[in-house]
Amino acid sequence: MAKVAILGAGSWGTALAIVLCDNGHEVHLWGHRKEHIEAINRTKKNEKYLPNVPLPDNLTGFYSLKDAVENVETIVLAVPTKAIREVLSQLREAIDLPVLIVHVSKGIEPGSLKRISEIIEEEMPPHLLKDVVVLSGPSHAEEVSLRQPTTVTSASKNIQAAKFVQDLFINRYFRVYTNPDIIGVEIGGALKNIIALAAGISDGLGYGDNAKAALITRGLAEISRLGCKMGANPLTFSGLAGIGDLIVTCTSVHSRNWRAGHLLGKGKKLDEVLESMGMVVEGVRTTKAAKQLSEKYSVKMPIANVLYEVLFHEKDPKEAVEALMARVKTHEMEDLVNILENRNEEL
Ligand SMILES: NC(=O)C1=CN([C@@H]2O[C@H](COP(=O)(O)OP(=O)(O)OC[C@H]3O[C@@H](n4cnc5c(N)ncnc54)[C@H](OP(=O)(O)O)[C@@H]3O)[C@@H](O)[C@H]2O)C=CC1
Ligand SMILES: O=C(CO)COP(=O)(O)O
Repeated sequence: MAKVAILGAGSWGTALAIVLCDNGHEVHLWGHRKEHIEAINRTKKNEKYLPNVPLPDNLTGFYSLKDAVENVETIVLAVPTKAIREVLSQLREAIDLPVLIVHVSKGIEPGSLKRISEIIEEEMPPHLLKDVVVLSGPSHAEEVSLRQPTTVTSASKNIQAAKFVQDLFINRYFRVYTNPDIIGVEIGGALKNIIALAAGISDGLGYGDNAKAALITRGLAEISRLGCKMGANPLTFSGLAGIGDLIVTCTSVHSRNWRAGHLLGKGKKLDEVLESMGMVVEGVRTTKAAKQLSEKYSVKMPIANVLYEVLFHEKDPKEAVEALMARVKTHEMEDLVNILENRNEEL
């Protein structure tokens, strides 16, 4: 059995701690707020993030990062994207021996446009980093913590590391696959949040299932277009970290991104929506990154771009939908048609 430290005592860190405890591992759940960790240890509950779910006995909360990671070789990084660099800077001061980092965050950093695994490789000195693995897929903490059937994928440049993480987490309700395509898995996990915000807006405006299916399908088209330009395997987007996560996030009431979008569609302002959520809504920052990425790679991302206008330039959500519907007519498989036309010209 392994000793694992989970950094981030929010919804996802806590749900994954339950999975690892069920698998018999010794789990150290680290959080940066002393009173929160003390309450977790005292009540064996995480009242703020997963109320009503009893926590297992072999889960211990830690406030000192140094104590949490002592003699631990596997670290699960479960904080929001905007906190990743800060937590890694504390981690590299707290360890002497190399660790395997499993990250579970779904975002891209605006400005640098880095994926999380790239940030980890940048922040951790090589002598302190064994490997980086991302664990991602359709998996709401609320359901995992109730031990409801869930599937995810473990991806790494080093397939042996991905398999190690598969073995660590897999059990009768949490099924873990492996995938060597870390780029595709990270891009799919981050960008589906943008489409979920848009799906929430559509539902908030009162549009129906046709509109939602359109957003999911055309959303997947723009995620795949960008992902492939960034080096992902196109097949990853028809897997758990692609269409799988897109479906769950666009259709589940558990999704913070969908819920935030829903409130925006009902006419609430972004600031008040984010304030009322009390949990991270990753899609907001990632929309900024997606706009920058679509420009950098010259990839058309109409949904991400119009959402950017809604979030940051107060574009009316209804007008945003009208703008999407009124785009210049095009082929559904635009890129494929271009490829085929070029090929015919060459023949
Ligand atoms: N929830 C889910 O179902 C899933 C979430 N994810 C991803 O996991 C990541 C984490 O999300 P989730 O757990 O849901 O988020 P939550 O908002 O539920 O919790 C975030 C946690 O991170 C802590 N935190 C924030 N900033 C820092 C910091 N600088 N140092 C230390 N801790 C910090 C928060 O502390 P505080 O309480 O003080 O704010 C809180 O405990 C996100 O990228 C999300 O997309 C992936 C799959 C499923
Ligand atoms: O990534 C998730 C489910 O797979 C969680 O999505 P939200 O952050 O929208 O709740």
